[in-house]
Amino acid sequence: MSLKIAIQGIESSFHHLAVQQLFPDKNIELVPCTSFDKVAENISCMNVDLGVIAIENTIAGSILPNYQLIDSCNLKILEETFLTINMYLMALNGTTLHDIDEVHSHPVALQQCKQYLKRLQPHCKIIEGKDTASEARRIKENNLKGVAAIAGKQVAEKFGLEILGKNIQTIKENKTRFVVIGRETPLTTSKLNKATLKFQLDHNIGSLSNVLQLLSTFGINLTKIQSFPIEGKPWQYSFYVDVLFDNTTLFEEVTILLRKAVSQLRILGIYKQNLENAPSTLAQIPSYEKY
Ligand SMILES: O=C(O)C(=O)C[C@]1(C(=O)O)C=C[C@@H](O)C=C1
Repeated sequence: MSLKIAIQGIESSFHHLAVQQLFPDKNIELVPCTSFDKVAENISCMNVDLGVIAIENTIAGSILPNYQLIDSCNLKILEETFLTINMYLMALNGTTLHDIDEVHSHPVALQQCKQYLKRLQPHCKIIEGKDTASEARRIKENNLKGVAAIAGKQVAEKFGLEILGKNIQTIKENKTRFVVIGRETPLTTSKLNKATLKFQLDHNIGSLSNVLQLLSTFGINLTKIQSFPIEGKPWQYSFYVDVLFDNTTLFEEVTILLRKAVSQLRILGIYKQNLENAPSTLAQIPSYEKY
């Protein structure tokens, strides 16, 4: 039986590569979507088994609306993976850099190549489009002369486009963290040691520091903290945090105490930390698994 997985974008986009990296041995039926909202919608109405969405990138930072999407659609993070992202500039065969007057790509992909793109401006227009692969496909299908796309190497191979620039992302070690999202946490035998939590805090002195103190007292390592404005409550924020723990009982105890210290605590997912292909700096953070 195949596993139906929704992604934003089409075949050969980076989301597709992330699915292949996450499920190398599974028979996958890919469900391409035009937006992250559509991915979540497909999961909620049971059209697909799972979704895979980008959540942060080394250069572009967090894709904050995706945290909010997981929360508002009541979905759970089930797994994470890091994908190496190398960007290429591509166009129809026979095109040179001098012929290009438009570059199209996914907004996050364009952001990752900002420095390279500066060299092509002002004569070249930079245009935000759909996913990387769709933009490249459009050039091929419509025989668009003078138009280039930024995408992965696999996209140039798939659509028979010529590569005009290699590894054009600003920072060479460029990685995107993707998460698998679903309706509920599956039963798993592997040791779960990471969680993503969301909560709100009042504007009281020390409210955030109390939370951080609590986590540290219980030996829980905070690997990420992100704030996001609360809709309808101007200048008030929700906090999204990633934590690592080695003892599930202690983690459960700390969540009980957290519930008293914060409002609207939600556990967006408890999963296994995935250090395979993680950015080198992240791999240096002590992992409880090593002990
Ligand atoms: O357009 C694609 O190929 C995507 O998979 C999208 C996306 C993103 O959403 O961040 C995925 C990974 C890269 O960081 C750039 C773009």
